[in-house]
Formats: sequence, structure tokens, C-alpha cells
Amino acid sequence: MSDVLARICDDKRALVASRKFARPPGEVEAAARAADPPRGFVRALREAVAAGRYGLIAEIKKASPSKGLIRPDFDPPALARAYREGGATCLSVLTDEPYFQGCDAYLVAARAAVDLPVLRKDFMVDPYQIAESRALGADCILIIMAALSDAQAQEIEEAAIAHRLDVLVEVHNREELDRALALKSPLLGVNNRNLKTLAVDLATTEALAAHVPADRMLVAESGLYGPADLSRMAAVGARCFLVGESLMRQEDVTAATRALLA
Ligand SMILES: O=P(O)(O)OC[C@@H](O)[C@@H](O)c1c[nH]c2ccccc12
Repeated sequence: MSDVLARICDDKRALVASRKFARPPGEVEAAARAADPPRGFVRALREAVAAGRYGLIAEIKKASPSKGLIRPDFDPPALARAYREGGATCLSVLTDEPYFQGCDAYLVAARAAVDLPVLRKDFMVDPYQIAESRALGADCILIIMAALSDAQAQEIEEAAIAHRLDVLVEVHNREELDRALALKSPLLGVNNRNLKTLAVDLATTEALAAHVPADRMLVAESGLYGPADLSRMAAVGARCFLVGESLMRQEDVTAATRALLA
């Protein structure tokens, strides 16, 4: 079986090397310090949950390795506004180009269109990408435990903290969860999609939820298609959700987001 995640991360390391050459780390660090201040990503989710609502991270995603092209008419600022209108708490924007047809400019444009905090959804393999994310305006970055050693995850998290970025730490099994708990971030995502095989199973969150300590915020990720799926995840304690494809496929994204949260 070909490991999709390993392939994506190999390509990402090559891309980062060329970006570092084109734009040296010192320059990116300076741009990060000059960027618009971070909007509290974790804070927004906490406030939604404290108010008795679900925290919804709504994803702007044009295509994916498992589904191919998801949304042909792709207008990130319009989608950002539609998500906000529909009641999303935060946005997630894919910036990976080769596998998700994303790009950095989509994040910049989506964030400029609304006041919501934004997650840069990409594959972080090098602290350089953290400064780069902040320079783009990102408010949160993703750490995928399956892609990193403990030392790499820690190094990337420290870079994020130094740049005042929040971190969504993503796991898919018990071993990754235990490793994730050595990190500082309060935001813990359980991806129902296995990034090595791309298979989706909501039982993943059900199996791991009980092992997430009370001081972490559980985010159920991927494969959520309607209110019944959210209820199923809520039954094991999830109050925050990361949803992409099912909303991206709807013509009226505002109505679909409202319906999902109803
Ligand atoms: O489109 P879905 O099935 O609603 O999933 C959204 C999000 O969870 C998914 O895009 C995702 C979760 N973790 C990732 C890591 C990399 C790329 C993508 C992802």
C-alpha cells in the first residue's frame, strides 16, 4: 500500500527547501512580525462552546486526494462570507497545491473577507512554514502527529508559540494521541480519515474520545455529512467539528452551514 501522507510530506520538504532559497528565513520572520495580529482561534472555539453552541471549523477546500475536484466554482472570499453567515466559528483553508489544489493566496483572500480566525491547513514539516503561515495571516496551524517525530512536533509547536499561533494537534490512533498529549496545545483533533490510506471511519473519534483529558478540547474531523453525524460525535463528548467536503458540495453554503448546526 502506498502511504499517501509520506508522499505528500516528501514533496512538501522539497517545496520548503526551494521556498527557503527564494525567500530566506530572516525575511519571512520579519514578515511574520509585521503581519496582522492573530485572531484567537482557540478562544473563538471556547467561547462558542461556553455559550452552549458547537464550535464549527468550516473548511475551504477545492479538491482532495481521495475525492478529486470537490468544488469547481471556487471563490474563497465568497465561501468565507457564506460560512460566516451560516454560523461557522472559525475557517480552515487548504494551502497545499499538489494534492488539494490549494494556495497561499486563498488563505489571504478568505481571511481578508471576514473577521473569523483562520487555520492554515497544510503539512508542516519545518519551522520555516510556521513563520510563513503567520506572515500569510494564519491564526492557527496544524500538527499531524502521523507525519512527525516527537522532536519535530515539539519544535514546530515551539515555533508556533513564539509566533502566537494556536495549534491544532491531529491524531488518528491511541499511540498518536499519547504522543500528542506531551505537547502544550489545548486543541486536539481526531481525524476520522486515515491519512495513510484515506479511509474514513467515525468510530475513530468514538474510540479515542474517552482517552482525551478534560483539559483538552476535542475536535472531531472529517467525514461529517449532517447533523446526525455531529450528534454522534457529540455523544462521546465532541463539541467542536472540522467539516469540509459536505459543505463544499452545496450550492448554498450559508444554508448548508446553518442546517448542519441546526
Ligand atoms: O472534507 P472532510 O471530510 O469534511 O474533512 C475536512 C478535514 O477534516 C480534512 O480536510 C482534513 C483533516 N486533516 C487533514 C490533514 C490534511 C489535509 C486535510 C485534512
